Order: sequence, then C-alpha cells, then structure tokens
Amino acid sequence: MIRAGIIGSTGYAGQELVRILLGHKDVEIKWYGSRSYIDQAYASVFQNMFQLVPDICKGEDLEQLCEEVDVVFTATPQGLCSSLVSENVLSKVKVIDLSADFRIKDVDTYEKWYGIKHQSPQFIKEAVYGLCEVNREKIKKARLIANPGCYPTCSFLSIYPLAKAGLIDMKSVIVDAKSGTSGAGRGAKVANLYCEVNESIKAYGVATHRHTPEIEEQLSYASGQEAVINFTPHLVPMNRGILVTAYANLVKDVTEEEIRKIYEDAYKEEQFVRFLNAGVCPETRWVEGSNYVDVNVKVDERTHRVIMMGAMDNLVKGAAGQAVQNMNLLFGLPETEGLLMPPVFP
Ligand SMILES: NC(=O)C1=CN([C@@H]2O[C@H](COP(=O)(O)OP(=O)(O)OC[C@H]3O[C@@H](n4cnc5c(N)ncnc54)[C@H](OP(=O)(O)O)[C@@H]3O)[C@@H](O)[C@H]2O)C=CC1
Ligand SMILES: CC(=O)N[C@@H](CCC(=O)OP(=O)(O)O)C(=O)O
Repeated sequence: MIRAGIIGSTGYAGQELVRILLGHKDVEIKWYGSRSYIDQAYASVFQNMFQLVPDICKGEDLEQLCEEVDVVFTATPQGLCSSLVSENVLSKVKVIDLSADFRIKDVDTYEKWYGIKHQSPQFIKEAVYGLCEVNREKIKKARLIANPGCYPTCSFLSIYPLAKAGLIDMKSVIVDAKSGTSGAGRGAKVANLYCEVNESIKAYGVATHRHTPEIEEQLSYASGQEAVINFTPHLVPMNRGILVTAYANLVKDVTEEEIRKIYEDAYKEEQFVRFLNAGVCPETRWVEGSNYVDVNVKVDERTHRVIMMGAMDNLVKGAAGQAVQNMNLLFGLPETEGLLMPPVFP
C-alpha cells in the first residue's frame, strides 16, 4: 500500500483528494493535514466522510510527515509548499504540490504574477509540470510534481493539438474561461457569498490573472514559439466546472476535417481527454465529478479563425484527479487507477 499524507486536506481540493483516494485500492491515507482543525475529527469538518474517515486532523509538519508516508500532497495556498520542502523531505517522499509554487520555471515571473517571494527556488528546475498527457515519462522519474492549475489544464488541453501542429498564430490566442465557485477555495470571502455569486456572472483578473504566464509557458513549449495570450476568467454561479472557449488565427488553409484528424491523433491514446463528435459543444455538466476533459474544435472559415473548446471539473482533472493521475505514474501504477468514475449527472 502507498501511504499518503495530505497537507490542506480540509480545503476543497484536499477534500476531493480524500474522496478519490478513499476509492483507490493501492492507497491508505495516513495524515489528514489542516491548519484550523488540528486535533478535530476530519468527519466533523466534512460530514460526507462520517463513518468513512475516523481520523483526526494534524498540522503541517512536513519533516515528521515524511517519516510516516510515501507521498505528500500539498493542497495549500501559494507559497506554503515552497516554504516546507527540503532536500531531506525530497529524499524520503514524493511531493505533489497542487499550488503554483513550482509550475513556472522563471522565478521572477512567479514572483511578479503571484506577488510573493519564492521560498525554495533551488527546486524549481527539477520539479516536473504534472500534465500527464504531455510529460508522462518525466513524471515517472520525478521527486517533485507541480500539479497544473485548473484553468491552465483546461485551456492547454483545448489548444494543444493545434499549437503543436504549428497551425495557429501563437500571439493571437484568446482564452475565455469560466469557473464554478469551488475554484476560489473554501475560505470565507465576501465575493464568494451566495448573494454575491448567485444569479450573476462576472469577469475578474482581467489581463492580470496569475494563470496567464502558466498557460503561455506551456503553449510556448508545445509550439516551439513564444505564446502571448489574452486570458479572461469569469466566475459563474455553479459549484464545480470549468468551461474554456479559445480563439486563434489560423496560419494556413486547413479544413475542418484536417483539424479534426489532428485532434483525433493527439488524443486517441488519452484515457481522460475525450474528443467529442463534430458539432457537439463541451459542457461542464457532462464531466462533473470525473477526471475527464471534453474538447472540441470548430473552424470559422469566414474569419479564418479556429474556436477551441474544453470542459472539465476544476476539482478533479483540474486538481485532485490530476494529482492522483500523477501519483499513479510516480508509483508505477496504471495511470487510471482510482480515476475511472463516470461523471455525475444530474
Ligand atoms: N479549488 C480549486 O478548484 C483548485 C485549487 N487548486 C490549488 O489547490 C490549493 C488549495 O486550494 P483550495 O482547496 O481551493 O483552497 P481552500 O482554501 O479550500 O483550502 C486551503 C487548505 O489549506 C490549508 N491551509 C491554509 N493555510 C495553511 C497553512 N498556513 N498551513 C497549513 N495548511 C494551511 C487550509 O487549512 P484549514 O482548512 O484548516 O484552514 C485548507 O485545508 C491552492 O494552491 C489552489 O491554488 C488547484 C486547482 C484547482
Ligand atoms: C474561481 C476562482 O477563483 N478560481 C481561482 C483559480 C483556481 C485555483 O485554485 O488556482 P490554481 O489552479 O492555480 O491552483 C482563481 O481564479 O484564483
């Protein structure tokens, strides 16, 4: 059995990790980490875990934790993982960080967009960006995984086949994205109260959202060119889900059929990326609770642009599910272990 510890198990992403790992036949959760609920029963924080989790919450002592487990998930705010990780820790356990601390390779870019000083830049280079569809082989050998952001996962997987094929102008990409409120975490914030979110939809972080450099960096690697995007996230009144609609100028004359073939080839071996039939638009309701990303593409011949669409569950493929997918690769397990639950509907 793989022994797992979760720092931040009392947040939304952490709770989703608990839910998924409880159904994973090769994993035993040994450490339910928290900051505010130390010594309290985990099931008193999340009643859905009543009679399923008898454990008591513990703190975030990573040095102690790494004596007791094989893998540590950090589902904590930006800056925490980088302040805890050390050579000693990495020599003993695998670390999968759900925050952004190790996603961006250039430390100045991280510090500029996140507004905080990086606490352990010496580990940025070795950290592997945990997008399994692209970095599978590197992930298998890693000690430290930077689990991708929710918007970046959905945006990147929607655009990736055309970026890689060199068919779109990488400075013309516009990503319009929408997220349910669980994306903002469980912490109390006025902006996330029911009356503030319900019956309304708004853009936020316009031209300043911290996921912009992450998406640009990954698209640059995929295309071999510098990607510069406009990224606009929106908050929508639903619990879970991310929807991406991305636009780009085509740089060659290609037919819809040719483009569909590129997507089919890119994703035919991918268990968790579902390339939909022509004309079917991805919807968050068809992926909720699952590790699937649904994508589709449409050429607008009139404007010579292409529209790339994606939908996924921000807490599963956008966070905990992707983290478990990474863990499976790190421990030589089938990548899909514990992750084949079908989407929930209605
Ligand atoms: N929500 C989402 O859709 C996604 C989230 N992520 C990332 O996952 C991480 C967690 O996000 P999310 O679950 O939404 O956030 P939440 O606010 O819901 O949860 C944060 C968790 O971190 C714990 N925590 C906060 N500060 C500390 C600290 N100083 N020491 C130890 N533990 C601490 C909290 O403990 P306590 O409850 O005891 O206060 C809680 O368990 C973030 O980095 C986020 O960017 C990534 C992709 C998607
Ligand atoms: C709706 C909402 O507020 N979403 C969050 C992003 C989700 C998240 O937690 O960020 P990471 O994926 O980088 O970890 C935000 O915009 O800041």
